Amino acid sequence: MPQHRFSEYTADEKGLAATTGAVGHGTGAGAGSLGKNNSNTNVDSDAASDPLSRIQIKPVNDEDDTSVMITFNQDVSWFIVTLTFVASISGFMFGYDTGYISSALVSIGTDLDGQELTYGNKEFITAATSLGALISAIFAGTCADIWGRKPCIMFSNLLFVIGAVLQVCAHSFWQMVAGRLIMGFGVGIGSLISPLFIGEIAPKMIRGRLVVINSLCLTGGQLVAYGCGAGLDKVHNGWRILVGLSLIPTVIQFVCFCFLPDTPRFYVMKGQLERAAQVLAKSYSNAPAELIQQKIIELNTLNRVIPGKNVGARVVNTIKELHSVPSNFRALILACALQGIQQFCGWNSLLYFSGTIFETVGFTNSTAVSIVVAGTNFVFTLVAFFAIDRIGRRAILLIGLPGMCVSLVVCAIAFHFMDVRFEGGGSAEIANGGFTAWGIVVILSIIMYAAFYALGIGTVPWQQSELFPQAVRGVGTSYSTATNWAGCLVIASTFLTMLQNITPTGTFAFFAALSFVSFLFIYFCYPELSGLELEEVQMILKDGFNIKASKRLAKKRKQQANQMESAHDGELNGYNKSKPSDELMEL
Ligand SMILES: O[C@H]1[C@H](O)[C@@H](O)[C@H](O)[C@@H](O)[C@H]1O
Repeated sequence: MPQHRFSEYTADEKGLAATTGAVGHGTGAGAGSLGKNNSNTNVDSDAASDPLSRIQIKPVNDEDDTSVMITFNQDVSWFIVTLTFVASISGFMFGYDTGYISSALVSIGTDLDGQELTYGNKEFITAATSLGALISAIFAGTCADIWGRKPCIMFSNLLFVIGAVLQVCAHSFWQMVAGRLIMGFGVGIGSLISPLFIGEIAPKMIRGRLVVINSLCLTGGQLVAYGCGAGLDKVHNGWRILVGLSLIPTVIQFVCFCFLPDTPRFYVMKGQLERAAQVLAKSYSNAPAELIQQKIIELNTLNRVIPGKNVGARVVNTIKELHSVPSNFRALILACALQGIQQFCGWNSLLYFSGTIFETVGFTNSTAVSIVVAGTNFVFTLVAFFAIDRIGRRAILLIGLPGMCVSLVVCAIAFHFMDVRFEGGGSAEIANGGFTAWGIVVILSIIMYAAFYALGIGTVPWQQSELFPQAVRGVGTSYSTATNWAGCLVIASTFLTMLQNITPTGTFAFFAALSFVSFLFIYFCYPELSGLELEEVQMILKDGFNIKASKRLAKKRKQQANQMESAHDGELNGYNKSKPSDELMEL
């Protein structure tokens, strides 16, 4: 890791406040083209004629010994919003494609090979997408570093189209499985790259929220799939329409990306600094060109190019660096653990089998209740959207996990009193049959569980890309996304067996225990990263998980942002424009 000595300056023109890092030994490629404006020299000289004339640079000893990066203090631009929403279509595809299958399986009837699907067939069709996603997630990060984020998303669009067409035309079981598998390849790529893409273009103070837009599209996609599934339930060949509908968003995303760029950080990685500057300038339209150049220099200086004679050697070295550099390895532990926790707390089993569970506890309209559960997931992802940057990632995890634990314990107790037994083939036997008060407790506790899940662990793990430095971000997020899909496969394929063998009470108690252990893990190991620049996260993970330091720094960055904002408001109101924050005046 290069050591950085940072300094900072304030720019009070045009509503901009900035702090810049006069960074140490960078090895980034291509600094030359923009490199003339070295961050320390350019700004101090020609003070009178420069639009950034009041910028001053002096070393600052950040009390946390962490970096202070250039920050663009302006409202999020339409360009960034557009990029975010277009990338989030991948999230929608992820949600829709994993969501529609439960309704489709019910209405397929004898449409494949002229016979009813067996229980095993259904499991196979469902699992094919998760398997495909697992396989492609392993490679997607590396591909994104080699060819770019945008080309990979566009490639996933092609896979979605091929997969959907194969399914729509399927008359045999194996064609359906092939379609689901290929679609799964697309889902895996999209699930990794979309949050990574958004994380790289987002301004730091709202990065959490912009990445959550992808999660909102995901849970929204699941909800839409459930809704459409219920609507097309009785329609002849309705399941083909259900699959066919998935073509619309993917085509829209492909067309939009024909006109949109990749992320500035990717261009910097490839040494295309002019291109990176253009994208940054579009993203921060109020920022003077000088400041954009400063930021590019900063990113470029921090951009470590991993050595290697060819692509293969570089990939191997990247993997080595991911494991051997302590801050990278800590990032890897956190990213994989969060994704593992997300899956092993059992949510997807509940989502996929909620219909079966609700029928078991006596609800005749189980589809409607499933829609309520998926709806709760969506609504509380929206709550996470508002909380993730303000309250912070760590805080919402520490609220969500105990809430899940309590809900699951209540659910386990309710099942105990219902005395439900699940038999082979997904059917159930209830000793105290019929619809009982305990049935209502089960449903309410599952809805509560969904709310706490969506608020924290359903959403935060997808912030994974912020944990890794640029050089290992692709490979690191591949590991964690693959962990997610592997966990999804394991849990979804063992859930019914668990219900049969250790009873529903045992199953839910098991998930409750995992939620509790996960809470402890988050409490001791997961630092607060809201408001930090992507490049600052490594300083936090440098010599430990540094929870206290991370909380202090996140708080400080929020205060700085608020002060910048009020300085900017003052400017708009004609008051003393740019009273810099105390820290910024520390010159
Ligand atoms: O974050 C998402 C979301 O919580 C979905 O509801 C779930 O199905 C996915 O597995 C998960 O990754």
